[in-house]
Amino acid sequence: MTEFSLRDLERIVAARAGASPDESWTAKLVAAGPEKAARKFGEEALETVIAALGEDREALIAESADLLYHWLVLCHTRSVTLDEVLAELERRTAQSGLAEKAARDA
Ligand SMILES: N=c1c2ncn([C@@H]3O[C@H](COP(=O)(O)OP(=O)(O)OP(=O)(O)O)[C@@H](O)[C@H]3O)c2ncn1[C@@H]1O[C@H](COP(=O)(O)O)[C@@H](O)[C@H]1O
Repeated sequence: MTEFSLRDLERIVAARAGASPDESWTAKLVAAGPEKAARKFGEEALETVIAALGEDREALIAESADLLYHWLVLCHTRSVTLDEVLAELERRTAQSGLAEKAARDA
């Protein structure tokens, strides 16, 4: 199992956002603003759907990676952090009471 996490990628996105747009795709997207980042995210979402419906496992993995990366870039352009999204997911999980059950069953 890989040790790499979305937190690691979020840190990389934040660091590369300030680089030169000539040398960094992240910097280019961030400089273009949320509309461009949202459009790219939408394209990647569609490509992920196509990969899933096409039952192409390798394509689904690749498109999912593109999707998550572009989602982090999009959130960065709106100053939304991964931690805030995880906190929202945690709140929902706490409401359902399933976190304790998952921990017990683990
Ligand atoms: N995970 C990614 C990642 N996934 C996809 N991409 C880039 O996303 C771009 C999207 O590809 P497309 O073919 O859809 O884009 P395009 O057609 O060239 O662009 P448009 O014409 O649509 O504007 C490509 O340039 C990919 O390289 C990524 N670029 C960067 N990262 C991560 O970000 C880090 C920093 O990258 P840079 O910012 O480029 O230094 C990398 O080390 C990676 O960890």
